[in-house]
Amino acid sequence: MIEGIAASNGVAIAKAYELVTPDLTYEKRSINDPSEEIKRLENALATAKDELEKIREHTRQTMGEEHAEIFSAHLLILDDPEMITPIKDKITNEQVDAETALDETTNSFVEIFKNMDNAYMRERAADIQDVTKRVMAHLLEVTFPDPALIDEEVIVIASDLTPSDTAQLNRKFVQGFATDVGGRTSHSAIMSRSLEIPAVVGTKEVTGAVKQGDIVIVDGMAGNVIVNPTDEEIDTYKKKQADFERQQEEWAKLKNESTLTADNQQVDLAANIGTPEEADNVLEHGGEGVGLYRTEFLYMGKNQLPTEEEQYEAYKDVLEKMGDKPVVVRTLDIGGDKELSYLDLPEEMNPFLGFRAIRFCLENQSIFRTQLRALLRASSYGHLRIMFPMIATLEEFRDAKAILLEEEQNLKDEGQTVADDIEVGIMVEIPSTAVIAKQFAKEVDFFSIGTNDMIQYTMAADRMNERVSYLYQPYHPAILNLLSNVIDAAHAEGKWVGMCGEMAGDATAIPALLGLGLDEFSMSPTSILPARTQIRGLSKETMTSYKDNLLSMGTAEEVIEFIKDKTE
Ligand SMILES: C=C(OP(=O)(O)O)C(=O)O
Ligand SMILES: [Mg+2]
Repeated sequence: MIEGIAASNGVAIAKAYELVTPDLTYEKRSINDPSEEIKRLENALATAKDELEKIREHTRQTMGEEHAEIFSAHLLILDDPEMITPIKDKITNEQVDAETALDETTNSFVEIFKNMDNAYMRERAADIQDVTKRVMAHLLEVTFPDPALIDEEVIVIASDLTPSDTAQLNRKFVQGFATDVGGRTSHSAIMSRSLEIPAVVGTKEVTGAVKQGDIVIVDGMAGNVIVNPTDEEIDTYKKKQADFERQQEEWAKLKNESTLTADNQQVDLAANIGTPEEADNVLEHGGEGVGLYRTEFLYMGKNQLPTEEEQYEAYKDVLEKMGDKPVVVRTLDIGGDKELSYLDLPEEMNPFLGFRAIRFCLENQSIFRTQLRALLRASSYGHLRIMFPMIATLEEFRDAKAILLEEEQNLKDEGQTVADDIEVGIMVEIPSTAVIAKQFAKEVDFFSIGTNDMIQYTMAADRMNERVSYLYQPYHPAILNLLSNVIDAAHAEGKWVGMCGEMAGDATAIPALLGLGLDEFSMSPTSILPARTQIRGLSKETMTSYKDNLLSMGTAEEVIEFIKDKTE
Protein backbone atom coordinates (compact mmCIF):
# COMPACT_ATOMS: atom_id res chain seq x y z
CA MET A 1 0.00 0.00 0.00
CA ILE A 2 1.27 3.46 -0.94
CA GLU A 3 0.18 6.49 1.03
CA GLY A 4 -0.49 9.85 -0.54
CA ILE A 5 -2.77 12.85 -0.22
CA ALA A 6 -6.51 12.22 -0.60
CA ALA A 7 -7.51 14.46 -3.52
CA SER A 8 -10.93 13.37 -4.72
CA ASN A 9 -13.49 11.16 -2.98
CA GLY A 10 -14.48 7.72 -4.12
CA VAL A 11 -12.91 4.31 -4.63
CA ALA A 12 -11.70 3.01 -8.00
CA ILE A 13 -10.43 -0.45 -8.96
CA ALA A 14 -8.94 -0.98 -12.43
CA LYS A 15 -5.88 -1.68 -14.54
CA ALA A 16 -3.00 0.80 -14.41
CA TYR A 17 -2.32 3.04 -17.39
CA GLU A 18 1.07 4.71 -17.09
CA LEU A 19 1.12 8.21 -18.45
CA VAL A 20 4.82 8.89 -18.76
CA THR A 21 6.71 11.12 -21.14
CA PRO A 22 9.01 8.73 -22.98
CA ASP A 23 12.75 9.21 -23.16
CA LEU A 24 13.33 10.89 -26.52
CA THR A 25 17.11 11.10 -26.44
CA TYR A 26 19.01 9.67 -29.42
CA GLU A 27 22.58 9.30 -30.69
CA LYS A 28 23.55 11.17 -33.83
CA ARG A 29 24.60 8.65 -36.50
CA SER A 30 26.02 8.98 -39.98
CA ILE A 31 24.23 6.76 -42.47
CA ASN A 32 24.98 5.18 -45.84
CA ASP A 33 21.52 4.75 -47.23
CA PRO A 34 19.54 8.02 -47.19
CA SER A 35 16.54 6.42 -48.89
CA GLU A 36 16.22 3.95 -46.01
CA GLU A 37 16.23 6.85 -43.48
CA ILE A 38 13.71 8.81 -45.51
CA LYS A 39 11.45 5.76 -45.50
CA ARG A 40 11.73 5.55 -41.69
CA LEU A 41 10.84 9.23 -41.46
CA GLU A 42 7.86 8.80 -43.76
CA ASN A 43 6.56 5.88 -41.73
CA ALA A 44 6.88 7.85 -38.50
CA LEU A 45 5.10 10.81 -40.09
CA ALA A 46 2.28 8.59 -41.33
CA THR A 47 1.75 6.98 -37.90
CA ALA A 48 1.77 10.39 -36.22
CA LYS A 49 -0.82 11.66 -38.71
CA ASP A 50 -3.00 8.67 -38.13
CA GLU A 51 -2.96 9.23 -34.38
CA LEU A 52 -3.54 12.94 -34.64
CA GLU A 53 -6.58 12.36 -36.83
CA LYS A 54 -8.04 10.01 -34.22
CA ILE A 55 -7.29 12.45 -31.41
CA ARG A 56 -8.82 15.30 -33.38
CA GLU A 57 -12.00 13.32 -33.93
CA HIS A 58 -12.16 12.28 -30.28
CA THR A 59 -11.62 15.85 -29.09
CA ARG A 60 -14.24 17.16 -31.50
CA GLN A 61 -16.78 14.72 -30.08
CA THR A 62 -15.96 15.21 -26.41
CA MET A 63 -14.91 18.85 -26.18
CA GLY A 64 -16.12 20.50 -29.35
CA GLU A 65 -14.74 21.87 -32.59
CA GLU A 66 -12.87 24.71 -30.97
CA HIS A 67 -10.63 22.42 -28.92
CA ALA A 68 -10.10 20.08 -31.87
CA GLU A 69 -8.56 22.89 -33.91
CA ILE A 70 -5.18 22.53 -32.25
CA PHE A 71 -4.84 19.08 -33.81
CA SER A 72 -5.73 20.40 -37.24
CA ALA A 73 -2.85 22.83 -36.82
CA HIS A 74 -0.58 19.90 -35.92
CA LEU A 75 -1.71 17.94 -38.96
CA LEU A 76 -0.97 20.90 -41.22
CA ILE A 77 2.60 20.99 -39.96
CA LEU A 78 3.08 17.31 -40.82
CA ASP A 79 1.82 18.02 -44.33
CA ASP A 80 3.82 21.18 -44.87
CA PRO A 81 6.54 20.68 -47.51
CA GLU A 82 8.38 23.73 -46.16
CA MET A 83 8.89 21.78 -42.97
CA ILE A 84 9.29 18.22 -44.28
CA THR A 85 11.46 18.81 -47.36
CA PRO A 86 14.35 20.39 -45.39
CA ILE A 87 14.37 17.37 -43.08
CA LYS A 88 14.68 14.99 -46.01
CA ASP A 89 17.32 17.22 -47.65
CA LYS A 90 19.34 17.14 -44.49
CA ILE A 91 19.27 13.33 -44.42
CA THR A 92 20.46 13.21 -48.03
CA ASN A 93 22.95 16.07 -48.02
CA GLU A 94 24.52 15.54 -44.61
CA GLN A 95 24.11 11.74 -44.49
CA VAL A 96 22.62 11.84 -41.00
CA ASP A 97 19.93 9.70 -39.38
CA ALA A 98 16.26 10.72 -39.44
CA GLU A 99 16.18 11.57 -35.70
CA THR A 100 19.01 14.09 -36.05
CA ALA A 101 17.58 15.59 -39.22
CA LEU A 102 14.14 15.95 -37.62
CA ASP A 103 15.45 17.40 -34.38
CA GLU A 104 17.90 19.88 -35.87
CA THR A 105 15.57 21.09 -38.62
CA THR A 106 12.54 21.58 -36.40
CA ASN A 107 14.70 23.26 -33.75
CA SER A 108 15.87 25.85 -36.20
CA PHE A 109 12.24 26.58 -37.19
CA VAL A 110 11.23 26.81 -33.54
CA GLU A 111 14.02 29.32 -32.88
CA ILE A 112 12.97 31.49 -35.82
CA PHE A 113 9.26 31.44 -34.88
CA LYS A 114 9.92 32.03 -31.20
CA ASN A 115 11.76 35.25 -31.92
CA MET A 116 9.15 36.70 -34.24
CA ASP A 117 7.33 39.79 -33.21
CA ASN A 118 3.97 38.17 -33.84
CA ALA A 119 1.95 36.18 -31.33
CA TYR A 120 0.48 33.92 -34.02
CA MET A 121 3.92 32.84 -35.23
CA ARG A 122 5.13 32.31 -31.67
CA GLU A 123 2.22 29.95 -31.12
CA ARG A 124 3.38 27.95 -34.15
CA ALA A 125 6.69 27.32 -32.35
CA ALA A 126 4.86 25.48 -29.57
CA ASP A 127 2.90 23.46 -32.14
CA ILE A 128 6.05 22.40 -33.96
CA GLN A 129 7.61 21.26 -30.69
CA ASP A 130 4.52 19.21 -29.85
CA VAL A 131 4.32 17.36 -33.17
CA THR A 132 8.06 16.81 -33.32
CA LYS A 133 7.93 14.89 -30.04
CA ARG A 134 5.28 12.57 -31.42
CA VAL A 135 7.20 11.88 -34.65
CA MET A 136 10.42 11.40 -32.68
CA ALA A 137 8.73 8.83 -30.42
CA HIS A 138 7.73 6.82 -33.49
CA LEU A 139 11.23 6.99 -34.96
CA LEU A 140 12.62 5.72 -31.67
CA GLU A 141 9.82 3.15 -31.44
CA VAL A 142 8.79 4.23 -27.94
CA THR A 143 5.17 4.65 -26.86
CA PHE A 144 3.80 8.15 -26.82
CA PRO A 145 0.90 8.20 -24.35
CA ASP A 146 -2.39 9.79 -25.38
CA PRO A 147 -4.80 10.24 -22.49
CA ALA A 148 -7.52 11.25 -24.96
CA LEU A 149 -7.31 7.87 -26.70
CA ILE A 150 -7.86 5.70 -23.61
CA ASP A 151 -10.75 3.42 -24.48
CA GLU A 152 -10.93 0.91 -21.62
CA GLU A 153 -11.40 1.26 -17.87
CA VAL A 154 -8.10 2.30 -16.32
CA ILE A 155 -6.47 4.12 -13.45
CA VAL A 156 -4.02 6.69 -14.73
CA ILE A 157 -0.62 6.62 -13.03
CA ALA A 158 1.61 9.64 -13.64
CA SER A 159 4.43 11.54 -12.08
CA ASP A 160 2.35 14.68 -12.41
CA LEU A 161 -0.73 15.66 -14.37
CA THR A 162 -0.99 19.15 -15.75
CA PRO A 163 -4.41 20.78 -15.76
CA SER A 164 -4.54 20.27 -19.54
CA ASP A 165 -3.72 16.53 -19.20
CA THR A 166 -6.49 16.31 -16.63
CA ALA A 167 -8.93 18.08 -18.93
CA GLN A 168 -8.31 15.40 -21.58
CA LEU A 169 -9.19 12.50 -19.28
CA ASN A 170 -12.36 10.76 -20.34
CA ARG A 171 -14.60 10.20 -17.33
CA LYS A 172 -16.18 7.19 -19.00
CA PHE A 173 -12.93 5.21 -19.00
CA VAL A 174 -10.64 6.84 -16.45
CA GLN A 175 -11.81 5.43 -13.13
CA GLY A 176 -9.21 7.15 -10.99
CA PHE A 177 -5.69 8.52 -10.92
CA ALA A 178 -2.63 8.59 -8.72
CA THR A 179 0.44 10.81 -9.02
CA ASP A 180 3.89 11.17 -7.44
CA VAL A 181 3.70 14.92 -6.92
CA GLY A 182 1.06 17.52 -6.12
CA GLY A 183 -1.08 18.61 -3.21
CA ARG A 184 -4.79 18.77 -2.44
CA THR A 185 -5.00 22.25 -3.91
CA SER A 186 -2.94 21.71 -7.06
CA HIS A 187 -5.18 22.32 -10.04
CA SER A 188 -5.17 18.74 -11.27
CA ALA A 189 -6.52 17.68 -7.86
CA ILE A 190 -9.18 20.38 -8.00
CA MET A 191 -10.15 19.24 -11.49
CA SER A 192 -10.35 15.59 -10.42
CA ARG A 193 -13.00 16.64 -7.93
CA SER A 194 -15.02 18.46 -10.55
CA LEU A 195 -14.73 15.50 -12.91
CA GLU A 196 -15.71 13.28 -9.95
CA ILE A 197 -12.73 10.99 -10.52
CA PRO A 198 -11.31 9.41 -7.32
CA ALA A 199 -7.70 10.54 -6.97
CA VAL A 200 -4.63 10.33 -4.75
CA VAL A 201 -1.77 12.78 -5.32
CA GLY A 202 1.66 13.40 -3.81
CA THR A 203 2.49 9.71 -3.23
CA LYS A 204 6.16 10.39 -4.11
CA GLU A 205 6.56 6.83 -5.47
CA VAL A 206 3.54 5.52 -7.31
CA THR A 207 5.14 5.59 -10.78
CA GLY A 208 8.03 3.48 -9.46
CA ALA A 209 5.77 0.96 -7.76
CA VAL A 210 3.20 0.37 -10.49
CA LYS A 211 3.72 -1.28 -13.88
CA GLN A 212 1.51 -0.94 -16.93
CA GLY A 213 -1.43 -3.34 -16.55
CA ASP A 214 -1.09 -3.94 -12.78
CA ILE A 215 -4.40 -3.97 -10.93
CA VAL A 216 -4.63 -0.88 -8.75
CA ILE A 217 -7.07 0.39 -6.13
CA VAL A 218 -7.29 4.14 -5.54
CA ASP A 219 -8.95 5.13 -2.29
CA GLY A 220 -9.51 8.86 -2.73
CA MET A 221 -10.96 9.23 0.76
CA ALA A 222 -8.09 7.74 2.74
CA GLY A 223 -5.42 8.80 0.25
CA ASN A 224 -4.16 5.23 -0.36
CA VAL A 225 -3.13 3.29 -3.44
CA ILE A 226 -3.05 -0.52 -3.31
CA VAL A 227 -1.05 -2.29 -6.01
CA ASN A 228 -2.02 -5.79 -7.10
CA PRO A 229 -4.48 -6.33 -4.25
CA THR A 230 -5.51 -9.73 -2.91
CA ASP A 231 -9.07 -10.97 -3.55
CA GLU A 232 -9.88 -10.12 0.02
CA GLU A 233 -8.68 -6.53 -0.41
CA ILE A 234 -10.72 -6.20 -3.58
CA ASP A 235 -13.83 -7.31 -1.66
CA THR A 236 -13.14 -4.82 1.15
CA TYR A 237 -12.78 -1.92 -1.26
CA LYS A 238 -15.80 -2.93 -3.32
CA LYS A 239 -17.77 -2.69 -0.10
CA LYS A 240 -16.26 0.73 0.64
CA GLN A 241 -17.23 1.80 -2.88
CA ALA A 242 -20.83 0.66 -2.33
CA ASP A 243 -20.98 2.45 1.06
CA PHE A 244 -19.83 5.64 -0.59
CA GLU A 245 -22.53 5.35 -3.25
CA ARG A 246 -25.18 4.81 -0.56
CA GLN A 247 -23.90 7.84 1.33
CA GLN A 248 -24.24 9.93 -1.84
CA GLU A 249 -27.87 8.88 -2.14
CA GLU A 250 -28.48 10.08 1.44
CA TRP A 251 -26.89 13.45 0.72
CA ALA A 252 -28.92 13.85 -2.46
CA LYS A 253 -32.10 14.16 -0.37
CA LEU A 254 -31.02 17.69 0.60
CA LYS A 255 -30.57 18.83 -2.98
CA ASN A 256 -33.45 21.29 -3.01
CA GLU A 257 -33.18 22.44 0.61
CA SER A 258 -31.68 25.78 1.58
CA THR A 259 -28.64 25.85 3.82
CA LEU A 260 -29.76 26.63 7.35
CA THR A 261 -27.84 26.01 10.55
CA ALA A 262 -29.47 24.24 13.51
CA ASP A 263 -30.34 27.70 14.91
CA ASN A 264 -31.87 28.80 11.60
CA GLN A 265 -29.11 31.03 10.31
CA GLN A 266 -28.66 31.03 6.56
CA VAL A 267 -25.37 30.66 4.69
CA ASP A 268 -24.86 30.23 0.94
CA LEU A 269 -23.29 27.13 -0.55
CA ALA A 270 -21.91 27.84 -3.99
CA ALA A 271 -19.59 25.92 -6.29
CA ASN A 272 -16.32 26.36 -8.11
CA ILE A 273 -16.30 25.56 -11.82
CA GLY A 274 -13.77 25.60 -14.65
CA THR A 275 -16.02 25.11 -17.69
CA PRO A 276 -19.59 26.08 -18.64
CA GLU A 277 -20.56 22.37 -18.72
CA GLU A 278 -19.83 22.13 -15.00
CA ALA A 279 -22.67 24.55 -14.26
CA ASP A 280 -24.96 21.52 -14.78
CA ASN A 281 -23.07 19.70 -12.01
CA VAL A 282 -23.57 22.65 -9.69
CA LEU A 283 -27.34 22.48 -10.10
CA GLU A 284 -27.36 18.72 -9.87
CA HIS A 285 -25.54 18.90 -6.53
CA GLY A 286 -27.86 21.57 -5.14
CA GLY A 287 -25.53 24.58 -5.44
CA GLU A 288 -26.97 28.01 -4.69
CA GLY A 289 -24.69 29.80 -7.11
CA VAL A 290 -21.23 29.76 -8.66
CA GLY A 291 -18.75 31.25 -6.20
CA LEU A 292 -15.80 30.95 -8.55
CA TYR A 293 -15.69 30.40 -12.29
CA ARG A 294 -12.00 29.86 -13.12
CA THR A 295 -11.98 31.33 -16.63
CA GLU A 296 -8.39 30.38 -17.35
CA PHE A 297 -9.52 26.95 -18.61
CA LEU A 298 -11.17 28.75 -21.54
CA TYR A 299 -7.68 29.85 -22.53
CA MET A 300 -6.08 26.40 -22.09
CA GLY A 301 -6.05 23.29 -24.26
CA LYS A 302 -5.88 25.32 -27.44
CA ASN A 303 -3.23 27.13 -29.39
CA GLN A 304 -4.49 30.68 -29.33
CA LEU A 305 -6.39 33.15 -27.19
CA PRO A 306 -10.17 32.74 -27.12
CA THR A 307 -11.94 35.49 -29.06
CA GLU A 308 -14.38 37.92 -27.46
CA GLU A 309 -17.22 36.04 -29.14
CA GLU A 310 -16.11 32.63 -27.81
CA GLN A 311 -15.84 34.05 -24.33
CA TYR A 312 -19.17 35.82 -24.56
CA GLU A 313 -20.85 32.51 -25.50
CA ALA A 314 -19.21 30.69 -22.58
CA TYR A 315 -20.16 33.33 -19.99
CA LYS A 316 -23.68 33.64 -21.36
CA ASP A 317 -24.05 29.87 -21.22
CA VAL A 318 -23.10 29.72 -17.51
CA LEU A 319 -25.28 32.73 -16.60
CA GLU A 320 -28.29 31.31 -18.43
CA LYS A 321 -27.89 27.88 -16.87
CA MET A 322 -27.71 29.39 -13.39
CA GLY A 323 -30.77 31.61 -13.93
CA ASP A 324 -31.18 34.08 -11.07
CA LYS A 325 -28.50 32.39 -8.95
CA PRO A 326 -25.35 34.51 -8.68
CA VAL A 327 -22.25 33.66 -10.71
CA VAL A 328 -18.86 35.03 -9.66
CA VAL A 329 -16.61 35.08 -12.69
CA ARG A 330 -12.94 35.53 -11.97
CA THR A 331 -10.89 37.29 -14.62
CA LEU A 332 -7.90 35.49 -16.10
CA ASP A 333 -5.64 33.99 -13.41
CA ILE A 334 -2.88 32.58 -15.54
CA GLY A 335 0.49 31.65 -14.02
CA GLY A 336 1.62 29.40 -11.17
CA ASP A 337 0.70 25.86 -12.26
CA LYS A 338 -1.63 27.18 -14.98
CA GLU A 339 0.49 27.85 -18.04
CA LEU A 340 -0.44 29.06 -21.51
CA SER A 341 2.26 27.72 -23.81
CA TYR A 342 1.22 29.93 -26.71
CA LEU A 343 1.90 33.15 -24.80
CA ASP A 344 5.51 32.03 -24.57
CA LEU A 345 6.17 33.85 -21.31
CA PRO A 346 9.72 33.60 -19.97
CA GLU A 347 10.36 30.87 -17.38
CA GLU A 348 10.48 32.16 -13.84
CA MET A 349 12.31 30.99 -10.74
CA ASN A 350 9.15 31.28 -8.61
CA PRO A 351 6.11 31.18 -10.87
CA PHE A 352 3.67 31.40 -7.93
CA LEU A 353 5.31 34.69 -6.94
CA GLY A 354 5.75 35.87 -10.48
CA PHE A 355 4.14 37.58 -13.38
CA ARG A 356 0.63 36.17 -13.14
CA ALA A 357 -3.09 36.89 -12.87
CA ILE A 358 -3.94 40.59 -12.48
CA ARG A 359 -0.25 41.52 -12.88
CA PHE A 360 -0.31 39.94 -16.35
CA CYS A 361 -3.70 41.44 -17.23
CA LEU A 362 -2.78 45.00 -16.30
CA GLU A 363 0.26 44.77 -18.56
CA ASN A 364 -1.54 42.97 -21.38
CA GLN A 365 -4.56 45.19 -21.49
CA SER A 366 -5.88 44.10 -24.84
CA ILE A 367 -6.26 40.52 -23.52
CA PHE A 368 -7.87 41.85 -20.33
CA ARG A 369 -10.21 44.25 -22.13
CA THR A 370 -11.41 41.50 -24.48
CA GLN A 371 -12.39 39.40 -21.48
CA LEU A 372 -14.13 42.29 -19.71
CA ARG A 373 -16.11 43.19 -22.82
CA ALA A 374 -17.26 39.59 -23.21
CA LEU A 375 -18.32 39.52 -19.57
CA LEU A 376 -20.16 42.82 -19.69
CA ARG A 377 -21.98 41.83 -22.86
CA ALA A 378 -23.07 38.57 -21.23
CA SER A 379 -24.13 40.30 -18.01
CA SER A 380 -27.76 40.80 -18.93
CA TYR A 381 -28.34 37.02 -19.23
CA GLY A 382 -28.14 36.31 -15.51
CA HIS A 383 -26.75 37.47 -12.19
CA LEU A 384 -23.11 38.32 -12.83
CA ARG A 385 -20.44 39.28 -10.31
CA ILE A 386 -16.91 40.08 -11.47
CA MET A 387 -13.84 39.25 -9.39
CA PHE A 388 -10.16 40.13 -9.86
CA PRO A 389 -7.54 37.55 -8.80
CA MET A 390 -4.27 37.98 -6.87
CA ILE A 391 -4.87 41.54 -5.75
CA ALA A 392 -1.89 42.67 -3.64
CA THR A 393 -2.41 46.45 -3.60
CA LEU A 394 -5.25 48.92 -3.68
CA GLU A 395 -3.82 50.44 -6.85
CA GLU A 396 -4.21 47.13 -8.67
CA PHE A 397 -7.88 46.99 -7.74
CA ARG A 398 -8.44 50.63 -8.71
CA ASP A 399 -6.66 50.18 -12.05
CA ALA A 400 -8.57 47.00 -12.90
CA LYS A 401 -11.89 48.56 -11.94
CA ALA A 402 -11.14 51.71 -13.96
CA ILE A 403 -10.51 49.56 -17.05
CA LEU A 404 -13.76 47.69 -16.41
CA LEU A 405 -15.70 50.98 -16.18
CA GLU A 406 -14.06 52.25 -19.36
CA GLU A 407 -15.10 49.12 -21.26
CA GLU A 408 -18.60 49.41 -19.84
CA GLN A 409 -18.83 52.97 -21.13
CA ASN A 410 -17.45 51.91 -24.52
CA LEU A 411 -20.11 49.21 -24.85
CA LYS A 412 -22.86 51.58 -23.86
CA ASP A 413 -21.61 54.08 -26.42
CA GLU A 414 -21.88 51.30 -28.99
CA GLY A 415 -25.49 50.80 -27.95
CA GLN A 416 -25.00 47.47 -26.15
CA THR A 417 -26.91 46.50 -23.01
CA VAL A 418 -24.98 45.96 -19.81
CA ALA A 419 -26.58 44.93 -16.50
CA ASP A 420 -26.57 47.74 -13.96
CA ASP A 421 -26.20 45.65 -10.80
CA ILE A 422 -22.83 43.94 -11.35
CA GLU A 423 -20.92 43.63 -8.08
CA VAL A 424 -17.15 43.95 -8.41
CA GLY A 425 -15.00 42.16 -5.86
CA ILE A 426 -11.58 40.70 -5.30
CA MET A 427 -9.92 37.47 -4.30
CA VAL A 428 -8.19 37.81 -0.96
CA GLU A 429 -5.30 35.42 -1.33
CA ILE A 430 -2.26 37.58 -0.64
CA PRO A 431 -1.51 38.33 3.02
CA SER A 432 -0.96 42.06 2.35
CA THR A 433 -4.58 42.35 1.24
CA ALA A 434 -5.89 40.30 4.17
CA VAL A 435 -3.99 42.53 6.60
CA ILE A 436 -5.43 45.78 5.24
CA ALA A 437 -8.84 44.33 4.42
CA LYS A 438 -10.38 47.28 6.26
CA GLN A 439 -9.10 49.70 3.62
CA PHE A 440 -10.14 47.41 0.76
CA ALA A 441 -13.61 46.89 2.22
CA LYS A 442 -14.45 50.54 1.60
CA GLU A 443 -13.88 50.12 -2.16
CA VAL A 444 -14.90 46.59 -3.14
CA ASP A 445 -18.38 45.09 -3.25
CA PHE A 446 -17.30 41.73 -1.85
CA PHE A 447 -14.36 39.55 -0.91
CA SER A 448 -13.79 35.91 -1.80
CA ILE A 449 -10.98 34.37 0.18
CA GLY A 450 -8.65 32.18 -1.84
CA THR A 451 -7.15 30.05 0.87
CA ASN A 452 -5.33 27.79 -1.60
CA ASP A 453 -2.90 30.58 -2.29
CA MET A 454 -3.32 32.45 0.99
CA ILE A 455 -2.08 29.45 2.97
CA GLN A 456 0.96 28.97 0.75
CA TYR A 457 1.90 32.63 0.94
CA THR A 458 1.32 32.93 4.69
CA MET A 459 3.15 29.73 5.60
CA ALA A 460 5.78 30.09 2.82
CA ALA A 461 4.94 26.51 1.76
CA ASP A 462 4.42 25.77 -1.95
CA ARG A 463 0.93 24.31 -2.45
CA MET A 464 2.28 21.91 -5.09
CA ASN A 465 5.19 20.54 -3.10
CA GLU A 466 4.43 17.36 -1.18
CA ARG A 467 7.69 17.70 0.79
CA VAL A 468 6.45 20.80 2.57
CA SER A 469 2.81 19.75 2.67
CA TYR A 470 3.10 19.32 6.46
CA LEU A 471 3.48 23.11 6.64
CA TYR A 472 0.51 23.76 4.41
CA GLN A 473 -1.83 24.16 7.39
CA PRO A 474 -5.34 25.52 6.79
CA TYR A 475 -6.13 25.40 10.52
CA HIS A 476 -3.02 27.29 11.60
CA PRO A 477 -4.03 30.13 13.96
CA ALA A 478 -2.25 32.62 11.68
CA ILE A 479 -4.66 31.67 8.90
CA LEU A 480 -7.70 31.84 11.18
CA ASN A 481 -6.63 35.31 12.38
CA LEU A 482 -6.26 36.54 8.80
CA LEU A 483 -9.67 35.12 7.89
CA SER A 484 -11.27 36.73 10.90
CA ASN A 485 -9.69 40.08 10.05
CA VAL A 486 -11.06 39.93 6.50
CA ILE A 487 -14.57 38.88 7.58
CA ASP A 488 -14.84 41.53 10.31
CA ALA A 489 -13.51 44.25 8.01
CA ALA A 490 -16.07 43.41 5.33
CA HIS A 491 -18.98 43.22 7.74
CA ALA A 492 -18.06 46.59 9.26
CA GLU A 493 -18.63 48.07 5.78
CA GLY A 494 -21.77 46.03 5.13
CA LYS A 495 -20.07 43.82 2.53
CA TRP A 496 -20.29 40.03 2.23
CA VAL A 497 -17.41 37.57 2.33
CA GLY A 498 -17.13 34.24 0.57
CA MET A 499 -14.39 31.67 0.42
CA CYS A 500 -13.53 29.83 -2.78
CA GLY A 501 -10.37 28.09 -1.64
CA GLU A 502 -10.64 24.36 -0.96
CA MET A 503 -10.84 25.05 2.77
CA ALA A 504 -14.47 26.15 2.31
CA GLY A 505 -15.53 22.54 1.66
CA ASP A 506 -13.39 20.99 4.38
CA ALA A 507 -15.46 19.31 7.09
CA THR A 508 -12.98 20.19 9.86
CA ALA A 509 -12.84 23.85 8.81
CA ILE A 510 -16.57 24.42 8.28
CA PRO A 511 -17.53 24.79 12.00
CA ALA A 512 -14.70 27.30 12.51
CA LEU A 513 -15.62 29.27 9.37
CA LEU A 514 -19.21 29.44 10.53
CA GLY A 515 -18.00 30.79 13.88
CA LEU A 516 -15.83 33.42 12.19
CA GLY A 517 -18.91 34.63 10.29
CA LEU A 518 -18.24 33.54 6.69
CA ASP A 519 -21.29 34.29 4.50
CA GLU A 520 -20.70 32.18 1.41
CA PHE A 521 -18.85 28.87 1.04
CA SER A 522 -17.78 27.94 -2.49
CA MET A 523 -16.45 24.45 -3.14
CA SER A 524 -16.30 21.55 -5.59
CA PRO A 525 -19.88 20.70 -6.59
CA THR A 526 -19.54 17.25 -4.99
CA SER A 527 -18.77 18.79 -1.58
CA ILE A 528 -21.99 20.86 -1.42
CA LEU A 529 -24.40 18.21 -0.17
CA PRO A 530 -22.07 16.80 2.52
CA ALA A 531 -21.42 20.40 3.65
CA ARG A 532 -25.16 21.16 3.76
CA THR A 533 -25.74 18.02 5.83
CA GLN A 534 -23.01 19.08 8.26
CA ILE A 535 -24.13 22.72 8.56
CA ARG A 536 -27.71 21.72 9.38
CA GLY A 537 -26.33 20.03 12.47
CA LEU A 538 -24.29 23.03 13.69
CA SER A 539 -25.42 26.03 15.74
CA LYS A 540 -24.00 29.29 14.47
CA GLU A 541 -24.39 30.93 17.85
CA THR A 542 -22.41 28.21 19.58
CA MET A 543 -19.68 28.29 16.92
CA THR A 544 -19.46 32.09 17.23
CA SER A 545 -18.95 31.76 20.96
CA TYR A 546 -15.73 29.78 20.23
CA LYS A 547 -14.24 32.51 18.03
CA ASP A 548 -11.91 33.99 20.66
CA ASN A 549 -10.71 30.54 21.73
CA LEU A 550 -9.86 29.64 18.13
CA LEU A 551 -8.04 32.89 17.43
CA SER A 552 -5.85 32.67 20.52
CA MET A 553 -4.58 29.12 20.01
CA GLY A 554 -0.92 28.40 19.33
CA THR A 555 -0.94 25.52 16.86
CA ALA A 556 -3.03 23.93 14.12
CA GLU A 557 -3.13 20.71 16.16
CA GLU A 558 -4.81 22.53 19.05
CA VAL A 559 -7.34 24.05 16.65
CA ILE A 560 -8.18 20.64 15.17
CA GLU A 561 -8.53 19.05 18.62
CA PHE A 562 -10.73 21.90 19.82
CA ILE A 563 -13.06 21.73 16.81
CA LYS A 564 -13.36 17.95 17.07
CA ASP A 565 -14.05 18.15 20.76
CA LYS A 566 -16.78 20.77 20.32
CA THR A 567 -18.53 19.15 17.38
CA GLU A 568 -18.58 15.50 18.36
C1 LIG B 1 -9.42 29.68 -5.26
C2 LIG B 1 -8.15 30.01 -5.41
O1 LIG B 1 -7.62 30.21 -6.64
P1 LIG B 1 -6.76 29.12 -7.44
O2 LIG B 1 -6.90 27.80 -6.71
O3 LIG B 1 -7.29 29.07 -8.81
O4 LIG B 1 -5.38 29.67 -7.33
C3 LIG B 1 -7.25 30.11 -4.25
O5 LIG B 1 -6.11 30.51 -4.39
O6 LIG B 1 -7.73 29.74 -3.15
MG1 LIG C 1 -5.44 31.49 -6.21
